[in-house]
Amino acid sequence: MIRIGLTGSIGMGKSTVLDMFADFGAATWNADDAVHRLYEKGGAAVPFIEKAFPEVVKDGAVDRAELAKRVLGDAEAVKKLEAIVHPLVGEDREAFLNAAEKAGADAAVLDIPLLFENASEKFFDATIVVSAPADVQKNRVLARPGMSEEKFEAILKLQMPDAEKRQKADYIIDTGLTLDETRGQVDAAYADILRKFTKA
Ligand SMILES: CC(C)(COP(=O)(O)OP(=O)(O)OC[C@H]1O[C@@H](n2cnc3c(N)ncnc32)[C@H](O)[C@@H]1O)[C@@H](O)C(=O)NCCC(=O)NCCS
Ligand SMILES: Nc1ncnc2c1ncn2[C@@H]1O[C@H](COP(=O)(O)OP(=O)(O)OP(=O)(O)O)[C@@H](O)[C@H]1O
Repeated sequence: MIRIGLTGSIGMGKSTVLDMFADFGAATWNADDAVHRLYEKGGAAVPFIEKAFPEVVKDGAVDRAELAKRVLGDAEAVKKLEAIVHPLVGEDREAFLNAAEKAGADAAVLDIPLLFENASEKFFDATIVVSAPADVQKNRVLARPGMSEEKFEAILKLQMPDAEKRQKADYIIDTGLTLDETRGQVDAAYADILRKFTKA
């Protein structure tokens, strides 16, 4: 099974492009969605988060807005949170890969926001970054409910700059275009990867 790592900064279009890969037949997994599942009632992260940040757990689930308020802008708190969450996300990712392999998928695309920050590119046959102009990114993110300029800036600070990600990736998908144009680029990149890595 070919492993493709998809990344990009906040609001650049990772989830949207991941869905396009799914439409083209790839098995797909999204790290942010895995985090959100871990925070739901009964989720594996809840007891650990409750111990570290008791005020952010309500009715047995992590309140993400409260957690964001508590940790963003506080480097130590972010480190503590990541130390809890990342190993659990890793387990979820491995379970996905095993299931996709078992199901006979030709390729798996994994949406990993911190792929280059955590030097994970070695686990993938190919890496892709989604990228759009900074003003497009900012407008998209600020249009989301519960988002503020401060929260956007605090998250951006935790991420490698877009220009650096573009240099590291094997493929760049432009998401500052129409959805159809972006879909065309996804189609082309996927065909190229399948051609390069499918064993004869
Ligand atoms: C900070 C939290 C509470 C904000 O939750 P919220 O629902 O408001 O936003 P969401 O999860 O959709 O994330 C918004 C954007 O921030 C990015 N982001 C989130 N955490 C981080 C981080 N630690 N470093 C860099 N970027 C991050 C996401 O990839 C996404 O682009 C939440 O993202 C979280 O618990 N993060 C820690 C876990 C983590 O490291 N996730 C990143 C990928 S595994
Ligand atoms: N050409 C395009 N490609 C991708 N997304 C686009 C495009 N045009 C408009 N959009 C919109 O931009 C938004 C991108 O959001 P999306 O959730 O996919 O980004 P993300 O990188 O996954 O965000 P986050 O980092 O917060 O998880 C969506 O609302 C999408 O519809």
